[in-house]
Amino acid sequence: MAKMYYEEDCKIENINTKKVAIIGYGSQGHAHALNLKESGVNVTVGLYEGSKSWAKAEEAGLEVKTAKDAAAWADVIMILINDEKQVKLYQESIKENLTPGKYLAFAHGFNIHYGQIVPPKDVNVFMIAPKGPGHTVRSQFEEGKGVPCLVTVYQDETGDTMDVALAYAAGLGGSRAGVLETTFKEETETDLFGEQAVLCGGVTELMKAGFEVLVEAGYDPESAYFECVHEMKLIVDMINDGGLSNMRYSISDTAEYGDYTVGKRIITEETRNEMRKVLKEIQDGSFARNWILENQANRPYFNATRRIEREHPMEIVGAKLRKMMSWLKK
Ligand SMILES: NC(=O)C1=CN([C@@H]2O[C@H](COP(=O)(O)OP(=O)(O)OC[C@H]3O[C@@H](n4cnc5c(N)ncnc54)[C@H](OP(=O)(O)O)[C@@H]3O)[C@@H](O)[C@H]2O)C=CC1
Ligand SMILES: CC[C@](O)(C(C)=O)C(=O)O
Ligand SMILES: [Mg+2]
Ligand SMILES: [Mg+2]
Repeated sequence: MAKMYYEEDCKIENINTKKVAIIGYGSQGHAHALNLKESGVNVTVGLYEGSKSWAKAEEAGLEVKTAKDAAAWADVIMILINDEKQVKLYQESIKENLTPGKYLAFAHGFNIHYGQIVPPKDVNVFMIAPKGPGHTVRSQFEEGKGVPCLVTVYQDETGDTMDVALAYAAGLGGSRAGVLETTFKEETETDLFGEQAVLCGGVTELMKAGFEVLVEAGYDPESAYFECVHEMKLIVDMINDGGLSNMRYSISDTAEYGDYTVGKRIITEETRNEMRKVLKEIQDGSFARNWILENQANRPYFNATRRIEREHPMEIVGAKLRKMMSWLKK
């Protein structure tokens, strides 16, 4: 069983005497900067001249500098810009400011694990990886709760890197939920696998397939959307609260019988074999290489697919229906 840390193990004093630069102010960056600041940590956001995030961070009451100036100022430098942009940022703005004993931190292990960023040996390196979207990291914190995080130390020059990492998790709110010890390898490979095969790639294709089958059989797109997309959250919330048994307690016995008899016909041995191939491509670096090359070519596949996916009929009908759901946040 991996080691878990809770509030009593995560002492904010180990970070609130340090200066923390949060580089990037997107999904994760805004949550880290605001949560840490509200936890009493001395935070500055690092961005680039012309960044659209700059004004947002200032409006939220945060100090903002260029990434280079923030890295020079800070003791702890948390890199929260897009994974594919981190190498250039590191080379141009971070590396020269990594004096011995500073702490370089990540929320995802991609660039360390695949050897794209190689920090000097006399610098501390750790990861705090929230297991949830940045906007949830922020909203849970505001509600007095937290999103569970993974923690790991890659280099420990000063001997206190785990204490600083756990203190960071306390400031972020992660220790309210629990912090699980991992490695850069495990976090990177399981995170990529989870988002590709299950959480993002798996779920979106499952929803689209269900929606398309119902619509091609002549059912209303609106009914298809409710059945295959809208109800997903309600079902997943019950699983989150109390596991599969909790969800199955709440659904009808008819649904539960269908769950047991049909689910295995949808996720077959062929699907599992494909998942095994996907995992292998993550482990052997093929996925990382393809993603790095896709970016070097200015993302032709990514951009075209993003456009095509936005035009999918399920997205069109979903947008129309969500406007009618007064209880949804705008
Ligand atoms: N999204 C999530 O919930 C999760 C993300 N992670 C990890 O967190 C990290 C950040 O991802 P995410 O929050 O999604 O990123 P986003 O795409 O949401 O935000 C990126 C931010 O970085 C800024 N930025 C881009 N280039 C530079 C640069 N050269 N110098 C300074 N700032 C720059 C952007 O500014 P502008 O918009 O103005 O260009 C923006 O504020 C990644 O490592 C990711 O894997 C981990 C767990 C979950
Ligand atoms: C599931 C996607 C994720 O891994 C996340 C929110 O945890 C990401 O990279 O955004
Ligand atoms: Mg993730
Ligand atoms: Mg991820």
